[in-house]
Amino acid sequence: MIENTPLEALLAACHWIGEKGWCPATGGNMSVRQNGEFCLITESGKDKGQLTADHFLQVEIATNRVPSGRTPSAETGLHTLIYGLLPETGAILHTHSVNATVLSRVERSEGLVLQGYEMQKSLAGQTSHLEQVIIPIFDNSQNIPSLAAEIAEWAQSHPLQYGFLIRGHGLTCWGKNVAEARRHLEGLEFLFQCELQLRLLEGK
Ligand SMILES: CSCCC(=O)C(=O)COP(=O)(O)O
Ligand SMILES: [Zn+2]
Repeated sequence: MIENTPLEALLAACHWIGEKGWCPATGGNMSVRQNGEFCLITESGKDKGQLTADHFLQVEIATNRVPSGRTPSAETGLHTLIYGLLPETGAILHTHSVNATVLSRVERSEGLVLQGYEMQKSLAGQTSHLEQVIIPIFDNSQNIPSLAAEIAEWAQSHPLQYGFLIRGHGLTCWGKNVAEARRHLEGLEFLFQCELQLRLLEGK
């Protein structure tokens, strides 16, 4: 399929994520920014590997209002939070891979430190394996407005970049466009797998 529009690129990303097995059952949600006011986000409860363009709903970023009246992702409030806080963000991918789910539980602190990996350079602006990349981890909650408020407060004193983990739940990551969000997702998933294997081998 030729990807002419951001929505077509996002749809292709959703199918790729499905093939990777990173969104089992109806897990995950994905969105793309339309402009300063609106984004398109996946409809709630669908298999994200089998979506068509009709499964993307327009949402107003500032209010979470859905002009169509249909039901967008239960985690819409996390996407609109990121679009509101980071105006340069063009696409957001939320996945439920085994590695992200397990690692976010094994790591009990508030952040996963990635250091020593060449693949850190898959993340925009990273130029060396010697740097530390810290992916924050927030405890899971069924109350999305409260989780969004917690992340917003955290972001007041920390740089919010690449993505965050939700403990026992999954990864939410983003980029300036769909291609960059895909690259960040693939890079972070690789780094999570390395980190898990390292901890298993080292018995940590
Ligand atoms: C079995 S998926 C549980 C809900 C969730 O975490 C998720 O990512 C999918 O929710 P949505 O409303 O976006 O389909
Ligand atoms: Zn989820």
